[in-house]
Amino acid sequence: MFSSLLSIPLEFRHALLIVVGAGVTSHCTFNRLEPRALLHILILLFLPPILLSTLVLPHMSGFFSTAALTFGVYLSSLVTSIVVYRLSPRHPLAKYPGPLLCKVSKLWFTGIAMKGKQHLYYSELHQRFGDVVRIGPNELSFRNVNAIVPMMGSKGMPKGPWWDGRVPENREVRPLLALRDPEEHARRRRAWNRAFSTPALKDYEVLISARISQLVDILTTKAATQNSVDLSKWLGWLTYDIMNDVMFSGGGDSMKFEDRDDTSRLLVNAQPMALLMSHLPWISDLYLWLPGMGQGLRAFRKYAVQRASERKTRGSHHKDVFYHLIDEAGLEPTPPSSAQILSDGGLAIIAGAETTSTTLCHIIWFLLCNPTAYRRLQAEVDDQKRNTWVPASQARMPYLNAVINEALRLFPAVLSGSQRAPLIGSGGQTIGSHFVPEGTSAVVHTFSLHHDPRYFSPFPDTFIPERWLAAEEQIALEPAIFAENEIVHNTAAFIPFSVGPSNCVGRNLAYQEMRMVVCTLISKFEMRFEEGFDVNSWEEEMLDYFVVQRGRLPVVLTARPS
Ligand code: HEM
Repeated sequence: MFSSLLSIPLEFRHALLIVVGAGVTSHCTFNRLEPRALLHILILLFLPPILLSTLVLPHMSGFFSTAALTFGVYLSSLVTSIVVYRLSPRHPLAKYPGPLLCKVSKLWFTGIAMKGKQHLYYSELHQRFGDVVRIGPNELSFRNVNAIVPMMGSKGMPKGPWWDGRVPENREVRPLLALRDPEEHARRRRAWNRAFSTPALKDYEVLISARISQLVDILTTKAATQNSVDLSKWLGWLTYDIMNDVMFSGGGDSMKFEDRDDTSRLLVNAQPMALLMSHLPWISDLYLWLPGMGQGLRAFRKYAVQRASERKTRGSHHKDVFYHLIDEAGLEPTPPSSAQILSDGGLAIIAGAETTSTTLCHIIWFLLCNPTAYRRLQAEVDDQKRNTWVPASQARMPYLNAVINEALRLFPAVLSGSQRAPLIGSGGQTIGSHFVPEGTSAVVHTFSLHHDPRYFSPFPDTFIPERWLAAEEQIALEPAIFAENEIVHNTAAFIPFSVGPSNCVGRNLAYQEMRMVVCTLISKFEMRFEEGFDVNSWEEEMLDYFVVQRGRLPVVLTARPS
């Protein structure tokens, strides 16, 4: 058609050359316009070869073979052009080291991430390539304390494209965590800050206490009748119930009915899909188009929105987080939309419950692997017993806080950090001596930073709660470690709750909850691993899908005399 239109009978090789040129041109278009919508990508992929096949058709015998040849030539030249550009010195991230396959395509890193061990891969890459590694064609990972503030501080970068993929249903009205526009984020964050202010936290204390008492009653019965209990399950259900109470004034009773709603399974099944769409945002369009895809994620999102809708209809007698989010006090100039409230309601369950229960499990696991630390903590708890149930006094228990921080250091609940990207229109952002150009993204890799001997020494990979104590205490308790080694303890490199305007708004609630739970369990029970439990399985089964997935934690509980 083209040739007849132009009335120029093209030679076969010239027709193919035009197809090759179209492939290269398409790459330039991809590069310039950066289409993320799947529809646009599909148009760029399929429309040019379909049109150009008319140039090739006069030289071939059948339509299908012509289409296949044209598409093959077009795609090969497009892919070759992309690969050559991504590996060329002209690429904006050319000077950064990294594995060849990471530079060529994000598919390589995503493939590794889907096995649940991305935190170890990041770590391995930093060991091989240094503090700044190119982990994708347009993505960098940093392992340096000096990158934290420039990247995540008040003058840092907003959230990156990872968050476009993670919340496909909520692209228009995103949950707070996924907001990429800093102004909108700051506006929406105000209600969250009020919900986690000191007076608000005081209101939640009684709700947390009631749930912990319920757990103790259940565990006391179980301890008398069962050999062991899986604390991984029970702590998960506990934090769900607490989060439902704090967030929605009830509505969850996972402990009572041993997870009748199957919420934990919903969440577990949802995570790989959410991670896949985060790394490859264009897949989220497929997810929207194909109702059969990502069933686990859909079911969990439905559950979370249901919880928020129920609370909206039911109302509440006390000030829960929802009270602040729907602005019942009327403090905001414009009331929040329903979509915004439902979207944020769902976020809290994931952000607040799983992170806290995973950290609680890590704490128990570390304590049971380290009997000396267990005994020291138990002594401190027993000593404080008359104040133990007062969160304000728990905040001043040095060994308790040291244990919690050391667990958060070694296994931060968000192992691989939260992606950032330069503000659109800014041109890019300088991170120390490095420049992150617009169109690329970056992350500070929390797990690598927390295990870096430049920031935590000696023995950065070992559980040593004493590193968080005062110097004289350290030497008194562990002279062999602290009197004979050079001590490095750089708390600026400790970022389990992230840093800056988008840091974890629930940080103080999480600490409060963890202190209360750990004090109670240590005070009420003697704990040991179930006979035959392979302690290494805990770490092996820990999977980094952004929200950590964890295995069993079978513990034998014996009630302590009160
Ligand atoms: C041990 C427990 C917890 C850990 C380690 C943790 C960690 C984090 C991290 C790393 C972020 C990402 C911040 C960023 O993008 O830079 C975050 C965000 C967030 N967390 Fe937590 N979190 C915990 C508990 C909680 C709790 C109990 C809540 C209560 C609802 C909560 C609510 C949130 C919210 C709403 C955000 C989004 C903040 C924003 O974008 O402004 N988190 N958390």
